Amino acid sequence: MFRTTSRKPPKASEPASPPAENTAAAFQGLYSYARPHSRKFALVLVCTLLAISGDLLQPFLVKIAIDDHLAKGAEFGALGLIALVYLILSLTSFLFSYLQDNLLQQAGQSVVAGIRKDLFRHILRQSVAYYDRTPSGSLITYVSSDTESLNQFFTGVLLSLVRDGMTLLFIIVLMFQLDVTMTLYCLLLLPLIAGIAIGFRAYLRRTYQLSRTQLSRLIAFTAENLSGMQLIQAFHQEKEQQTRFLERNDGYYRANLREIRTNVLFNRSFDVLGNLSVAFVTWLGGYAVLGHSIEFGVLYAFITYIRQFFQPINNITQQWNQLQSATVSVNRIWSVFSQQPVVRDPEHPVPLVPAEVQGRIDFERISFHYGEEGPDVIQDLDLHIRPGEMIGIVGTTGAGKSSLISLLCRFYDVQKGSIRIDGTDIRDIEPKTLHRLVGLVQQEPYLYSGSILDNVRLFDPSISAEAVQAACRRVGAHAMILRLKDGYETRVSERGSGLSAGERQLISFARILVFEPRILILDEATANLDSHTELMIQKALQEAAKGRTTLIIAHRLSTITGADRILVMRQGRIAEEGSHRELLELGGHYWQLHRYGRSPAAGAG
Ligand SMILES: Nc1ncnc2c1ncn2[C@@H]1O[C@H](COP(=O)(O)OP(=O)(O)OP(=O)(O)O)[C@@H](O)[C@H]1O
Repeated sequence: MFRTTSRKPPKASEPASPPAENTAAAFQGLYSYARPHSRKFALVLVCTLLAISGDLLQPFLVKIAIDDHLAKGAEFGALGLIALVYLILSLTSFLFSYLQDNLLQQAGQSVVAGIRKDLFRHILRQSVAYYDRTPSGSLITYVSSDTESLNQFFTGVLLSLVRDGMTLLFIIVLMFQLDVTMTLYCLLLLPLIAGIAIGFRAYLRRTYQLSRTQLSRLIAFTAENLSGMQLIQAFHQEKEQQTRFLERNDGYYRANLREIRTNVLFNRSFDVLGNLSVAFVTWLGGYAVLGHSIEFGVLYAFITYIRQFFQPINNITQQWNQLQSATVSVNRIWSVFSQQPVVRDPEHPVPLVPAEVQGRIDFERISFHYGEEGPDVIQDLDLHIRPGEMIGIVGTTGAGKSSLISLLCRFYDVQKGSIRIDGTDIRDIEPKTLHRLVGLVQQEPYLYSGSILDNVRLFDPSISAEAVQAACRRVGAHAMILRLKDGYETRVSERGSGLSAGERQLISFARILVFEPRILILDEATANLDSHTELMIQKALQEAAKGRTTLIIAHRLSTITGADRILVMRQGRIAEEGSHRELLELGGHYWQLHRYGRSPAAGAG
């Protein structure tokens, strides 16, 4: 199905707040993505161990140099050897830190690329109802910044937990080796550190959540504005939108400042605590040295270790915000993964061969409403369309015309009745087959960023350039395309800017000829086309409709006067039905529309 832009863009609702966090549960799901890279993670662990050992043995070496050699008179040979070992330890630490960082980046990036791929695929699988209620800005946040936040988890948080956790453990072991009493005194600081960390924890979490929600609001709002820019300018809404943007921008700014303030306070508290601890050890150790219960080298090593002791604690707590934001992100990503499409694929699809399908369509007493509950926008509608028939649909705004074709495309499922193609319920047709059977040209045909050639063949390289050109010739788009700067290779941007609405529609018709769906649905552009373009579109439509069952939502009656049958819809029902002539003779609603020359879709409901 060659769906273009949605006629009803998602409602401008704010993104939902992140769900309640449960760090362990959130990260359990990551395990399946990380498992294929377990060898790399194991190597990271080995490298980390070696890097830490290289680092932490250095003060121990200096202690040996002071106490065993310097204090007992200079032994140049031994000191030289110690200096050499010190150098080797430094290089070991450098080399394995480098390897560890690189390997971890590789593993982390692979995990995140895998998640991003699955997430995008999952979002693509969602039903249209999901896009109705989820602002596109939120989806952009999920795929870009939430996955990026996961990347930071692997390369920042995980590394810190492993590296700094092991460093702490090693330092404690080495300190016990040096002096048990001094170590026990130092460990008294642990409850204080834990107290501060826990005290900040809840507050930090709230600030991170708030700033992410504010960012999501800002992105959602910006994305909405970009997609509705023409409308904003047409209605001179720039000032109002600017005010609304400022409100969101301000919200994000304030949330960000609060986050930074909390962070700085947290880090500085740790710095002060670190300095106080050094003073404490110097005081305690100084007494011990003076009392000859420990040697000077031991005091030196203790002071170095206590400094190093705070670094990993500080690192881990600094990573806390990253962990918070990764938890929020991972929860949001999982909540997207947990969404199941409401329009389900059939369990036992009926095997239909598109080329053999005749194109009969039966709407069997269908009723439909949007969402869980609400008024029926299609009410007990019964309609039977013969293969190859051309049906024109007119009706007032909100009569249900677009809803009817959305149902045929299976963007939504009916709540009552069934829609059948050649007798098969469309719910039993595999989506791939249904999409090949039904071709849709929407009011505002969507063009992907890429060449015109790829836009016609929808990036399917098995369709030759010649086939594309032949289709474009048939719909009368060839000459227009050749006039463009690079002909078929001309690149168009998203939404096809650079081409007129009529030209975009011609390209959509060429798509139809290339993909040959049995059923063609056209939602006619409401834009006023000049008479030349209108004529071209009419011709293109006739060409595209040849041999196909065609449904046209018409905004200009002239488009459908030649249709086999015209349906006039009112409040979700078919109010009148017949050929142009029959309906005029009936003298009803259609006659009125014709007589007063009004665009049927523009009339009041
Ligand atoms: N995604 C949606 N979610 C909720 N309600 C919707 C949605 N799309 C349409 N509706 C409602 O369903 C009813 C029928 O709308 P529909 O778009 O089918 O009418 P239409 O005849 O195509 O109108 P128009 O000619 O203005 O496009 C309207 O009341 C509309 O507000």
